[in-house]
Amino acid sequence: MFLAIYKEIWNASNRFYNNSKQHLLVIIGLVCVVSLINSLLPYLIKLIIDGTQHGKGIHYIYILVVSYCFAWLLSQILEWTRNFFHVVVMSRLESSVLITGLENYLKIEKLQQDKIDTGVFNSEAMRASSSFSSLTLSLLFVFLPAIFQLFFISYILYININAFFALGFIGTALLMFAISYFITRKSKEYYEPLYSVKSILNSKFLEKVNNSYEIKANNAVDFEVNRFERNVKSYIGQMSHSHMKIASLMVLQIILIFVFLLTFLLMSTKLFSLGKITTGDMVMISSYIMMLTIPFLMISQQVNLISGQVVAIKKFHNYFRMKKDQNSQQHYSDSHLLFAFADVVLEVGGRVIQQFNLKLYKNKTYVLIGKTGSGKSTLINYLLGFYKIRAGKLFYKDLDISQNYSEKIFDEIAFVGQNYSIFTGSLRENLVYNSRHCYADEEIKQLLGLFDLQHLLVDKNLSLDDDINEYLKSFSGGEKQRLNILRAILKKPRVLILDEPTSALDSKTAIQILNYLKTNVETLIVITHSQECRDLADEIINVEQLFQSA
Ligand SMILES: Nc1ncnc2c1ncn2[C@@H]1O[C@H](COP(=O)(O)OP(=O)(O)OP(=O)(O)O)[C@@H](O)[C@H]1O
Repeated sequence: MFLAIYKEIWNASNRFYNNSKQHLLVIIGLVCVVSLINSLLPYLIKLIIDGTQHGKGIHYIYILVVSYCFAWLLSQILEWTRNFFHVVVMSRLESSVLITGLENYLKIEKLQQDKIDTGVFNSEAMRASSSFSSLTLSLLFVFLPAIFQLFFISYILYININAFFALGFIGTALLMFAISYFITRKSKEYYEPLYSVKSILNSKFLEKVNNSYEIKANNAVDFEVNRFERNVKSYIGQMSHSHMKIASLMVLQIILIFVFLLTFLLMSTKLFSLGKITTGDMVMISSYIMMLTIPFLMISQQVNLISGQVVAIKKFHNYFRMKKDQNSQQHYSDSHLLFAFADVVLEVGGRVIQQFNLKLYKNKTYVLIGKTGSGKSTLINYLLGFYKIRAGKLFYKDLDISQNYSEKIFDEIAFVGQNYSIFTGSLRENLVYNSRHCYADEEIKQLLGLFDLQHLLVDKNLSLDDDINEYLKSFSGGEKQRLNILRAILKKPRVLILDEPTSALDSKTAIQILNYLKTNVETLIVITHSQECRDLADEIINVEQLFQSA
């Protein structure tokens, strides 16, 4: 089950990680060679000790000593090469999962997206991306070397001591693995509540930061800090409870490793006292046990972390299961009719509307009115393909977009919603945003003047390409609104859909901008409560009445 989830995320994120397979193969190769050399080192020591005791020639000892030193040097160099690849793969894996998560989130249907707490999503995505890379790398850098080393060591023990001893060594080690596995399963249940409470804390924190202005204006700093303190207390409580249980499991695991260490050291001492093994063998076995104790300890730590990582990845995967926009790339032919709802069944705020019919033609200015909550924005969401009709047909020109919206429609439609977004970067990047058109500086500056935005650059002595990040928060509501309209204009749309475009503008600026839009854009569909807008309409549509009569 988890394997399928892991595979799905791996495949999805691999699009953003070139040469991932080659990198993994290099790591596996390095891990294998380093494990082999590390297993050989105690064996060389044994040969040196036994060589000195059995009076072998000094040349033989010299060769062994030099071999030992070179083997050590090689293992250290390869280990550092392996560590370098660790960092390379870790950063790439982490970032490719993060990009996949972002892409997935942006493609989730709007109705589902509206239900996601962005603070929780943010912390879950961050945690999952680092968990995904930690999990993959712990398999490669902790479990794989332990398995290779165990294999090489057992083989050396088999040829030097006997099969029984080697099998006992492997058997005990495998038993340790099995116990680790059961401990992982047990510790998983302690991680779930831990992550939920952490995500909620993150979400609350972001909520306060994002609403700092309103909090100040309501003189609610102490009030909010106290509320946050209560959230923190429940977080600390959960942390202590979960980690106490996890720590007990860790201690249990360490005791098991201790038993392994003690048993095999006592056994080899006994064999030595019976004269069945040499001094060299004794030193070699002790080194092997010490050598494996560290990976075992690491495994036991990793095993406990793995359950947390699995939980984090599973939580993140839930977002991949959410319904995505199914957009096509279908073309349409030009026609006088733009949008047509034909006997449509659709939903407005939980209310089902039957037999809804509406036709919108090009070269016209439509103004949508209706009391608040009557469904104006909802209607636009159907036009933009964010919501899907339940039955009937919806067309854009001659293209049926009832279920599959075509991304080609965005080539000629632009939309400005009620939430105005300003992105980090320069003013040019904010204006010529995902646009197929190029503009000379003069052209943009002229439009900035027309939209009364030139002061954003002039007052601060900025160029079009300077970063505006530090000024973003100080933009007025009207400035943000005009900037968003201008951004849409620079896409040179044939149809411009606007949701309350003049809500933050004085009437003179509103009229100036609306006149510009009417002259420069073929078709306007505008939701508004303002009189200036209504005066420009070729047709006023009362959405409230429209839905009632359907
Ligand atoms: N994502 C959503 N999930 C559930 N209900 C929603 C969602 N979005 C809007 N609604 C509900 O649908 C109804 C119509 O909302 P809509 O935003 O379309 O109204 P509106 O006419 O544009 O209002 P306003 O003039 O206040 O912007 C409202 O009752 C609203 O609560």
